[in-house]
Amino acid sequence: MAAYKLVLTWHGKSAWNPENRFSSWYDANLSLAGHKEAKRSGQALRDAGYEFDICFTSVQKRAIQTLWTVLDAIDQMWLPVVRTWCLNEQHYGGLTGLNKAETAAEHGEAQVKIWRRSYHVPPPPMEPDHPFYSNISKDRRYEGLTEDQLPSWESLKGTTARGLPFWNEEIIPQIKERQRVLIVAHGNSLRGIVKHLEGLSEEAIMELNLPTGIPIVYELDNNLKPIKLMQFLGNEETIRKAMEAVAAQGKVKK
Ligand SMILES: O=C(O)[C@@H](COP(=O)(O)O)OP(=O)(O)O
Repeated sequence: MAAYKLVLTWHGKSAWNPENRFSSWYDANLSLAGHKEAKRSGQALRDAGYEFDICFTSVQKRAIQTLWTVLDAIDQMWLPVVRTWCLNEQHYGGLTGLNKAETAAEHGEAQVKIWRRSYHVPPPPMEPDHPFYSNISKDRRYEGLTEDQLPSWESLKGTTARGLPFWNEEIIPQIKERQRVLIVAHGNSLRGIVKHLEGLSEEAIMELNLPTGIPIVYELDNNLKPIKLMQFLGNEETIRKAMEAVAAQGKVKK
């Protein structure tokens, strides 16, 4: 018997996905296709009768816009929402804004997979002359962060190092209070949570691509350990295609 249920959702495709760019901390909008994915997520949750008590998201609008759309579809727009930079996407440093397929052509698909999916290996740093340095690092929403907190690049380990304290201090107490939690965030901030929840090895997390815009349901025991594998709310074929599309972003275009 599950003691708790938790729903995670990766936002729908952003405006930078069709251009296949590393979005990272750049605040790309949700695209029309992403909006449709978000609506589909919300409808799947509505059809399955989901109700929530509190929502968590990042301070990036592709996640926030997805959350709004999901909440609208389930008619629960009144719910409290906590936005935090701790759930932001992995900071891809110097890769931010680059085309993933072109980066694979230049550095090799294996290297791009390491940058995108490894736990320890960070991307190259974002230097002050990077075209998006000021856009990101000088953004008012990050004013309150200390120099140590504000990244210029990070590995998944770094992403998890900010996500996990937030998980432990802010999200777990809500779950334990029997608040039904919905988290809408990003591919890698969610992979960090999944790694922690499932106790995945560094090799296993390297192979994990989540689907965009599909609710992921965890049933947890009293110790917050999953009692079974993550369940996706959606059509199997759509989910498979969504995961493959994410993995294919880092391949050289033929
Ligand atoms: O930064 C990005 O490009 C994507 C994830 O990219 P990959 O790790 O899948 O390359 O972030 P998101 O769309 O989740 O905010």
